Amino acid sequence: MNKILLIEDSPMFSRALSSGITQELTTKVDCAYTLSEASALLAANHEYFVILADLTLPDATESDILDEVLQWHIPVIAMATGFSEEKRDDLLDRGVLDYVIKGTKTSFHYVINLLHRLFLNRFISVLVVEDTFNSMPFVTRQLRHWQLIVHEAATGADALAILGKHPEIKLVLTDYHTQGMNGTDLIKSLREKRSKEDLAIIGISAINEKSLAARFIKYGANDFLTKPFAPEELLCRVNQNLEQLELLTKLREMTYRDYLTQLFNRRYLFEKVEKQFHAAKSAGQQVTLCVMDIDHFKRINDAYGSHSGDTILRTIAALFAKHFPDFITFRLGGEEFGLIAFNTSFELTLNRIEQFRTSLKNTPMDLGHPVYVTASFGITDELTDKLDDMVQAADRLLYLAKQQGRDQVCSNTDTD
Ligand SMILES: Nc1nc2c(ncn2[C@@H]2O[C@H](COP(=O)(O)OP(=O)(O)OP(=O)(O)O)[C@@H](O)[C@H]2O)c(=O)[nH]1
Repeated sequence: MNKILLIEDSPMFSRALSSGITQELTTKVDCAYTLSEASALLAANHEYFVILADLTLPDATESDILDEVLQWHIPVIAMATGFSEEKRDDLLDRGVLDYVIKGTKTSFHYVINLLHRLFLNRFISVLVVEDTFNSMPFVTRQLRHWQLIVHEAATGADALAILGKHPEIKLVLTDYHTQGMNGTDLIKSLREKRSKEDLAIIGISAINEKSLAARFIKYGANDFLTKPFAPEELLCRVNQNLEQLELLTKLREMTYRDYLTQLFNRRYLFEKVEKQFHAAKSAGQQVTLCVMDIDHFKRINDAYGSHSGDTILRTIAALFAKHFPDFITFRLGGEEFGLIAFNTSFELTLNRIEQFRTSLKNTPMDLGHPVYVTASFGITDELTDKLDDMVQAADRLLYLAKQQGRDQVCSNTDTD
């Protein structure tokens, strides 16, 4: 269900657009140059996710094109050569998802962004809290049309219950006039549970409720809309809010990743894994922590330069993560890495570390010519009060491995 049907009679535009879509969205595009080709493809394949339809084709009128593509109940994006209010109204009334004015410099990017948004929307849940004036079916219909997963609540209490049951909901649209609880009270209750960075809320007010928009924002809404609004305005606001949340999630993820290797960093270890560590301890689970340090890394930097040193750090990080996909792998800093394994036998983990040590020393690092490196390891399963104490214990064992000649694993069972 990821394929796109592109109906466009200009081979040049068709080629440029389909290759742009394939590159940006890694999805397949079927190209039709006439309406009859498009009809044949549609009849043979009902799995299209979206249809991009040029409204000027050699073998059909605009109306015929729309009749044909809209009958399949697949979202349609129309590509028109010019814009007029009547045309826009007609296209939206007939059920076209959106329209793009062809030939402008930005139209190409607009289509790609639109498709990207539609792809993502299929996995995003939103909640619409229905107002007493019944304008929400329009909102719900539009959002579903835009491929979002839409939940509906009739009252404020319903909304809270649905949110409790569906923590994956990312956006709430609420009118002020909800039954049993007004919109601002609902927002207040929602904010006690979910932050602005985690759940976007758009309040909807009527044109004669001038101060309400400001109150919505004060109570914790991210945005507001004033009725009546055009479908485009609704969708722009929804998209903008979802994009902001996605950006924040990305930023948050970045703060937990090491910039060079993309492994988790120290901050992730002590903010996120620490909690898992205490939970595992309380549940009586086995916890194994291992630190690894590349041997004589300074010599590598000195011999080949720090750029090559970085390449080796990235390569080793990738090998390490690939070898232990079931464990949490991280970079502690410099040339020191680590892993933590929950609920796994210590002996098995130890064996896998030994295997990794051997495989690493036999793997050529590609610096234009092969370079071989070794690493030393400290591993412990002795539980401590804090995670940091366990890291330090593993570090002491690592130091021992270095002292004993490097390229080896020292475990707490060796010193028992
Ligand atoms: N290229 C590169 N080098 C780094 C990075 N972080 C730390 N280093 C270098 O890693 C080297 C670590 O050197 P040492 O602490 O003396 O350890 P070593 O040479 O690996 O020796 P042993 O650990 O005793 O085997 C230093 O030269 C640091 O500059 C990095 O992000 N990139």
